[in-house]
Amino acid sequence: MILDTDFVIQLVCMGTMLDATVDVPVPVETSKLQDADESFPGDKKITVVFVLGGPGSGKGTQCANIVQHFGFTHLSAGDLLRAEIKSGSENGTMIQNMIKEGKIVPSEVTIKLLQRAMRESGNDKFLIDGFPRNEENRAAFEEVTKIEPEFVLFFDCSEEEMQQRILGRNQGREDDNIETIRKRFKVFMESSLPVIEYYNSKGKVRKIDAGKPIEEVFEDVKEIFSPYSAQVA
Ligand SMILES: Nc1ncnc2c1ncn2[C@@H]1O[C@H](COP(=O)(O)OP(=O)(O)OP(=O)(O)O)[C@@H](O)[C@H]1O
Ligand SMILES: Nc1ccn([C@H]2C[C@H](O)[C@@H](COP(=O)(O)O)O2)c(=O)n1
Repeated sequence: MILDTDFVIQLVCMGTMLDATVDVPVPVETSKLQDADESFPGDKKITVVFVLGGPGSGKGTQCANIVQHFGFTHLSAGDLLRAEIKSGSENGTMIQNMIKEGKIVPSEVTIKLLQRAMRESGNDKFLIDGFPRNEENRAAFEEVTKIEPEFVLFFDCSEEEMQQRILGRNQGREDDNIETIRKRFKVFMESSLPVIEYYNSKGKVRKIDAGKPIEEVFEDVKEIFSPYSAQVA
């Protein structure tokens, strides 16, 4: 078994509470995204850390801390997709419907948004938060960018705690309701966990106990990022 036993048991328990959903292919309009630099990063050497964990596990909160201390640029796939909806993109309605259903947007859309954001940032160190969310995301990103993550920062948190945090966060997100939260938990278990297991089998997962208070979680995060301290300008 790749992941530790109590974590797997916790996830199995989550699975018994949730309904099945069926994914169907979604048409994608790519013309609005063609200004993205599809060749990024090309020959440029960049460092990528994938930040994964269930909805509400505290990924965004800790990424903000890492940015301040270690000079990374934080790119949240969810934030980029929400910005794409707001921008009036041709893909906006499709993205909005998928987010409302807790489903994962086709990789080509998300990867182009990530490539564009990376290029525009001018930085060479990135925290990519909430991506790759499934095997399709992972394989497509690797294929298109040829980037292998330095490591995967995995925020491990109980469903009960994550649900409480999401319902308390009050950011007006359309997917922060109990029905969509349950769908997001199910997608995390079925689609995102296998990605974490994949990277775990390559020795790339750094697991954090995310159920602790914010400051304590960051103490653990800092230890993992300490090799990058010297690189801060
Ligand atoms: N360790 C913690 N203890 C208590 N509350 C926390 C902790 N970390 C984050 N929170 C709070 O929980 C809520 C969710 O955190 P955050 O938005 O960082 O999670 P996330 O993993 O990025 O969520 P999502 O994947 O849904 O975007 C926020 O209101 C945040 O302030
Ligand atoms: N790689 C991704 C990341 C996010 N999404 C969609 C589906 C998620 O439920 C939603 C919100 O993401 P979050 O802000 O919670 O990370 O965005 C996706 O389709 N693909």
